[in-house]
Amino acid sequence: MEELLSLRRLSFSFPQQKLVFSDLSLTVRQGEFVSIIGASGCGKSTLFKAIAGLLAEAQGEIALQGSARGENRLGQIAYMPQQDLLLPWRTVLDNCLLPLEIKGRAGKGGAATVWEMLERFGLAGYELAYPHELSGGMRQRAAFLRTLMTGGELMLLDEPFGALDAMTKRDMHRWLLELWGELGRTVMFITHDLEEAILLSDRIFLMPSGSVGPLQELNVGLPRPRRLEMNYELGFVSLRAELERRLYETRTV
Ligand SMILES: Nc1ncnc2c1ncn2[C@@H]1O[C@H](COP(=O)(O)OP(=O)(O)OP(=O)(O)O)[C@@H](O)[C@H]1O
Repeated sequence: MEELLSLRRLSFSFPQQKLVFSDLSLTVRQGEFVSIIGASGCGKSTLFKAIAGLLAEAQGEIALQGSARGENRLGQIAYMPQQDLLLPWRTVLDNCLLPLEIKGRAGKGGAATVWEMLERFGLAGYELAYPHELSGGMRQRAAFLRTLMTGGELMLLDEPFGALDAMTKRDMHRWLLELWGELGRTVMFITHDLEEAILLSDRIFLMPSGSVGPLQELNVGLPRPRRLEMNYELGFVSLRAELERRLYETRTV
């Protein structure tokens, strides 16, 4: 598989603050699903902002499709931040149309595309509803569709299911696994949920805490298509134990 994103020795600190992370290197291949896990505050969201091109001061190299120019990344990467940030005064349809509006492509064709996609996202009948009328899972699907509409091969999803109850989260996993198979996009995904990371990912990167140490990589290697029931299987359980062990080690360094 072709390399889509490459980070080389990436470091970042906020002005007059200690390092958030240092010397991080990784590559993500086209079409991969990669998760980032790590202790709270270790810099996962900051890493995503740097990759999206929002932190110009980051040191090191971030190359997308071989190009290391930051301005090339802005607008080429679809970034879904931790809060869904749906605009409360816009309908679901208009929220999801926003990225096309910004690009001047929200005409009749654009609205028809989004309308059609809303059905695939389980939001048929809610096109003209406002965000406060949706359940948590529906809001996340709407925010996800809006992110998708920004285009770009790489999607950065920052803990999209963190606030959902266990059952809704399972539904979202089933839905995302199916959708990801169809879309063929490359996804980077932040989560605190180890089972979620294993179920969805090809590889998992574990960020060090306290800004020291390298990224650790775990190859998931479970067959695809994945099924929710896999989390009872031995291979899955051993991966979970291994991940927990490594997470514990990085936290006690
Ligand atoms: N705008 C900012 N200015 C200064 N420090 C910041 C800013 N944003 C985040 N930080 C600090 O940078 C560190 C990393 O924050 P970040 O949100 O990236 O962590 P995280 O791993 O995503 O955390 P969580 O898992 O809790 O979401 C934290 O110590 C945080 O307090």
